[in-house]
Amino acid sequence: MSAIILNDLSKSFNQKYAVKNVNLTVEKGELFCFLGPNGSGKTTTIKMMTGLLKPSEGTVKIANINIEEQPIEAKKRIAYVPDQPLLYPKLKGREYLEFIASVFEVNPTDYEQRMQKYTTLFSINDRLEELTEGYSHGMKQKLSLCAALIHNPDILFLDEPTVGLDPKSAREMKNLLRELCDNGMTVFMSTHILEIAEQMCDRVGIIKHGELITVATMNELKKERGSDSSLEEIFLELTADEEARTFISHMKEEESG
Ligand SMILES: Nc1ncnc2c1ncn2[C@@H]1O[C@H](COP(=O)(O)OP(=O)(O)OP(=O)(O)O)[C@@H](O)[C@H]1O
Repeated sequence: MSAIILNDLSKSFNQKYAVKNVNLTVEKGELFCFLGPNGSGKTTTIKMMTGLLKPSEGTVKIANINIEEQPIEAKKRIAYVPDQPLLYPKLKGREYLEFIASVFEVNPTDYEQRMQKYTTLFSINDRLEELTEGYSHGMKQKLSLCAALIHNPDILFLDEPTVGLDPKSAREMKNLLRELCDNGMTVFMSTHILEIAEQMCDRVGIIKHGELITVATMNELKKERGSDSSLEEIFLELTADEEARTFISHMKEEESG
C-alpha cells in the first residue's frame, strides 16, 4: 500500500501559487528527499501533507486516508518535525516526551523502551530533568525527533532535519532514519544538504516555483544526466534560471578543457 498519495495538490497565497498541481506517490518503507531552492514550496507542501495547512485544490492521502476528511485518523499515523522545533519551554524534556506519549496513547512499556532508546542514541538522556527553555537548538531538535518517534508513526515528516545538529548527531540521525525505513517506516524529508539526499535517499523529488519538476532515484538521475554528475550539479542545472544554466554549462566546458 502507498504511504502518501498527493493528487493535483495546490496552494495559493494572495492569488499566487506557492505549490502547483503536485502529483506524487511515496511507497511504504521509502526514504524520500524533497529538494528545492529557497521559497520553492517545500514547507508549504509538507504542511499540507501533515494537515497543518488546507490545500487550495487537490488531496492528500495518508495510508489511503484523506487527511481533510478524516484528520484524526490520518494524524495518528504521522509525526512531523518542523525546521524550528516548537517545544513547551516550561516543561522538562521528560515531561514533554510524556505529554506527547499521552496524546498518542502510547502504552507505558513502549514509551519507556522508546524513550530510553532514542534519548540515549542522541545523548540527551542525562538532560531530561531540565526545562526545555535551557536547551540548545541542537538539543531541542533532538528532543523533537525523540518525541516524533515516541508513538512509532507509520510516516515521519522532517523539515531540514540536520540543521543545527553536530556531525556525530547528524550521522546518528542518518543511520536511524535508514534503519527505521528498513523496518517499514516511511520518511519524507526536505533538505538543502544535497550530500544527505545523495547518500541516503531512495528517491528524490525536485520542486521549483511550486512545481514538482523531477522525481527519480539517484541512479535514474545520473543515467539521464551523465554518470559523472553529482546531485549538486544535477540540482543546480534543474533549478537554475536560464542565465545560471548557461554559466554552469560554460564552467563545465572549461573544466573538461
Ligand atoms: N503564509 C503565507 N503567506 C503568504 N505567502 C506564503 C506563506 N507561506 C509561504 N508563502 C510563500 O510561498 C512560497 C513557498 O514558501 P515555502 O516556505 O513553502 O518554501 P520553501 O521551499 O520551504 O523555502 P525554504 O527553503 O526557504 O524554507 C514562498 O514564495 C513564500 O513566500
